[in-house]
Amino acid sequence: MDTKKAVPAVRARGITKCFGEVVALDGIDLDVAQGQIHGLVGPNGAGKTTLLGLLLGLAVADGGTLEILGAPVGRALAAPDGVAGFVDGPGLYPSLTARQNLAALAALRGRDRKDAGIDAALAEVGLTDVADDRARGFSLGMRQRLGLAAALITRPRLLVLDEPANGLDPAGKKHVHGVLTRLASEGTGVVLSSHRMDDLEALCSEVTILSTGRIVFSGPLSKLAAENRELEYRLLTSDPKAALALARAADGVRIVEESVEWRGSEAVVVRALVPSLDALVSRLVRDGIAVRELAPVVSPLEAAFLALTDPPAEQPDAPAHAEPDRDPAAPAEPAVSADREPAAAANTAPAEESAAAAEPAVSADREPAPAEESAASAGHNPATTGAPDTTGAPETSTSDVEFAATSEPAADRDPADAESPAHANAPAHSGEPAHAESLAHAERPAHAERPAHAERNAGDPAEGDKQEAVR
Ligand SMILES: Nc1ncnc2c1ncn2[C@@H]1O[C@H](COP(=O)(O)OP(=O)(O)OP(=O)(O)O)[C@@H](O)[C@H]1O
Repeated sequence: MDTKKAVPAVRARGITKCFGEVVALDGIDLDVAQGQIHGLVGPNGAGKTTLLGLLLGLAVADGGTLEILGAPVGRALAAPDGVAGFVDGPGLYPSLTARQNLAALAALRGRDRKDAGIDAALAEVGLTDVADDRARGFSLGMRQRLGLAAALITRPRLLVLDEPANGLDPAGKKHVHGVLTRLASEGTGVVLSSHRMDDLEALCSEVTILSTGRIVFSGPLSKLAAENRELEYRLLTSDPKAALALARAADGVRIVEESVEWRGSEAVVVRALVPSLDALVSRLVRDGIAVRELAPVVSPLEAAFLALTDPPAEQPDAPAHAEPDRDPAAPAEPAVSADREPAAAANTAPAEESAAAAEPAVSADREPAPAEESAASAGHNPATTGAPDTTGAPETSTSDVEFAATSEPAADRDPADAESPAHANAPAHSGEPAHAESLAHAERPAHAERPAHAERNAGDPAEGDKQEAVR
C-alpha cells in the first residue's frame, strides 16, 4: 500500500472561526486526499477564503482540529510544510519582472535560482514570452498565472488557491487547468475556490458547498445530480411533438416548457429525477424517437448550489448570523454529504447576503490607489502586506506562503492572530539567507498607512471586510 497516499492532504474536523460576532466557519469537516482536486463553492461570505487561509497558515482556527499532510496544525501562524498557494490574489513585487519575482521567491526559500525550475514554471503557465516584463503591467489573468508559477517552484504537496480562474482568457485557463491536473496526477492535493461552476466541474473530483460558514454538501460531483432535487433537462429529439406527448404521460416528469428553440431545433424542457428521466428515454427509444440531446439546463453543481444555498425569502428580524434553525417556510433541505455524516442544514442569513450583494466591486486589473489598496488588503488576509510603496512591494497578499511569512501582520487581524505575527513564527523565515531577508524587508510597505480596524469596521464587523474584493 502506498502509505504516502494514505495520509490525507487535508483532514479538518469541527473547524470554527469567528471574526467578532461573525461566525465565518461553523463546525467544518473537510477531507482532501493527496492527488485530489477539491473545489470549494458557496455564495459571497460563505467562508471559502477564511477556510483557505487556515490551510495556508495565514490564520488559526478558534476550534476544531486541522491536519495538513498528516501533521497537526498548531496555533502558530506559519505555513504548514509542503503547502503553497494564495488567497485574495497572488502577492507580487510589481517593480520586478516575472522571472525576478520567481527568483526572489526561490531566494527566500534558500534555493539557487538555477535549480528552482523558474523557466519551466513560467513555461507551464504560459508566461515565457513576458518573463522579463515587470509584473506591474500584468493583467489580472497574467498575475494569477504568475502566482501559480510562484507556487509551482515550491513543489507543493498541497496547493491552495482562491479563485485561480479569475481573469483568465481561454489560453490562460488551459494552462492553469493543465498545471493543476498535472500536479494532481503526481499526488499533490489541490483545494481551490471558485464561483465558476464550469471550472469546478471540469477540474474537481469532489466539491464542498459552503453556506454561511457551514457545509451543505461535501463529496464527489457525481453524487450531486442524483441526490439533489429534480433538475430541469432540455430534451431534443427527432420528433418533438411525439416526445412532448410521451413526456406528458410519463410518471414523475413535469413539462417546464413545451417548445423552446435550441440550436435551430425544437426542444422540450422537462423537470424530473434521474430514474423518471431514464424511463422516459427508454420509452422514447422504444417508440422509435431518436434522442439527439438530453442535458441539464443548468449543471448539477450549479443546481445544487442554488438549491442548497438559496436564502429563505423573508426573515426580517434575523440577526446577521442567526441561530441555525431554518426558516419553517423554507423547504426541508437536508445537508448532503456523500460519504459521511451530514453536516448541519444550511443556515442562511439574509442580512449578510444582501450586504454581500451590495459589495462595491474593486477592479483588480489596475494598480490600486494607496488608500484603496490598504483597505483592500488589510481587511481580509491576516498576512497581507498592506499599502504599496514605490519600491514595489507585493501588491495584495501572498503568491506563496513564504511571502506571507515575511510580511507584517495586518493591523486588523483578529486578536488571537495578532498575538502571533506571521513573520515571527514562520520556520522557513528564520533560515533564510541574508539577501533574501533584505529583499523582502526593503520592499515591504509602510505598515502605518493601513487604516485602523476600528475605522474600517465601524458598525457591522463584517462590513469592513466587504472592502476587500481584489479576487
Ligand atoms: N478579517 C475579517 N474581519 C471581519 N470579518 C471577516 C474577516 N474575514 C472574513 N470575514 C467575514 O467572514 C465571513 C466569511 O468571509 P469569507 O471571505 O471567508 O467568504 P467567501 O466565501 O470567501 O466570500 P467571497 O465569495 O465573497 O470571496 C464573511 O461574513 C466575512 O465578512
